[in-house]
Amino acid sequence: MDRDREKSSVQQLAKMTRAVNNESVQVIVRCRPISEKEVDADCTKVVSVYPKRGVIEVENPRAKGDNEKNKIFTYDGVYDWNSTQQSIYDETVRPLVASVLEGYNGCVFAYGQTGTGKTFTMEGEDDDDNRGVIPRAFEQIWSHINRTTGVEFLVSVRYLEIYMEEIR
Ligand SMILES: Nc1ncnc2c1ncn2[C@@H]1O[C@H](COP(=O)(O)OP(=O)(O)OP(=O)(O)O)[C@@H](O)[C@H]1O
Repeated sequence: MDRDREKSSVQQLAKMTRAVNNESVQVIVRCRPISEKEVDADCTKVVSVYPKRGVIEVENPRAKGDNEKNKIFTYDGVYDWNSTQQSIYDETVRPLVASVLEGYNGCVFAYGQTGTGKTFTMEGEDDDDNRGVIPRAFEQIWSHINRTTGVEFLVSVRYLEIYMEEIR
């Protein structure tokens, strides 16, 4: 892709993010597959994910009547256990990084109980398909910088973990 086309596609992505969603904070839910350990312990799936509606339905195991029906929660986006690292990146993070490259602030924050897939989503695995948000964001940022002339960029990196209310 030549530089002008690349620049206009970055600008388009940044505009898209602001046009499609005027909210400054988006909450996206990703449900991971049930693990072998959970299968061995006879655990079953208790969440249904409806990506098109942006809704998840959580079973109420103690439901006795209509008043205790399953709970429905709506988010800016929901991803089920078949979702790929690439679709999550392209649909939720790439536009944000494009905005950052246009001079806006952006933050991706993974939140969840232990073992829910934060590291998998953010770091991912070594193979190409399973690379997570962080290496994909680096790639997007560096490829933009490499293609841009006449602009000086300053990139700094810090890596923090909040664990038991302490920052490490
Ligand atoms: N979407 C997914 N597809 C396949 N496996 C996944 C997915 N999400 C998580 N896993 C697997 O589930 C396990 C737990 O995930 P992970 O280590 O990312 O959780 P975590 O939220 O970072 O946990 P902790 O808070 O304890 O560090 C890992 O073995 C990971 O590979």
